[in-house]
Amino acid sequence: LDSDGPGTSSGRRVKCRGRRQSLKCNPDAWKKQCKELLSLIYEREDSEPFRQPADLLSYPGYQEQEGESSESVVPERQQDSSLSEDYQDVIDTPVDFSTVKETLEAGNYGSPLEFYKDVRQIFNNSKAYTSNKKSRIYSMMLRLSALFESRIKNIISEYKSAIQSQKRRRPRYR
Ligand SMILES: Cc1ccc(C(=O)N2CCN(C(=O)NCc3cccnc3)CC2)o1
Repeated sequence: LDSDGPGTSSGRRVKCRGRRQSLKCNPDAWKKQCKELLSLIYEREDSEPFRQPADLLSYPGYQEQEGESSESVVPERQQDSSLSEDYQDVIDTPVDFSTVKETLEAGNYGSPLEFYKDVRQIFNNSKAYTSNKKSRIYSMMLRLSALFESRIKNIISEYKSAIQSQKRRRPRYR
C-alpha cells in the first residue's frame, strides 16, 4: 500500500484462522463499512453543501455576514451569485459526495485508502476555497471532517491487518 492512511495497524497479530467472513479477516469488509460511513455522512445536515458539485446555484443562507444583512446573503467571495467561475478558478480537483458515492457503488475503489483520498479532497477543497474561517460552510466541513476521521481510521487499520494476515497465511512457493 503506497499511501499510509490514518490509524496504521498497531502490528498486533490478528487471528485469521478458519472462515474469512469474520470482519477482522475479510479484506473486502471495508466496502460495506465505507458505504455505512457514507450513509452516516449523508444523514448529517453538515454534508448538504458537499452532496453535489459547487455550481452556479448560490447556496442560500450558508454565508454569515458580519451583521445579518437584510438582503439575500451572497457567498463572501462573490458579489454576484455565480459561484462556479470563481470556484473553478480556485479549485483544481472539484469533488463532492455524489461522485464518491457513485465510485464506491460502482466498485471503482480498490481500497479504503482511495476512498479516503477522495473524501479528504472534498474537505481540502473547502479549506482552500474559504476566505473566512468563520463561514458557516467551513464550520460544517470541520464537523464533518472530524466525524469522518474518527470512523475511517478503524476501517483502514482493519483492512491493513486483513491484508497482512492474508500475506502471512499464504506462504509463497518459489
Ligand atoms: C463560502 C464557502 C467556503 C467554503 C465553501 C465550499 O466548500 N463550497 C462552496 C459552496 N458549495 C456549493 O456550492 N455546493 C453546491 C450546492 C449548491 C446549492 C446548494 N447547496 C450546495 C460547497 C463547496 O464555500
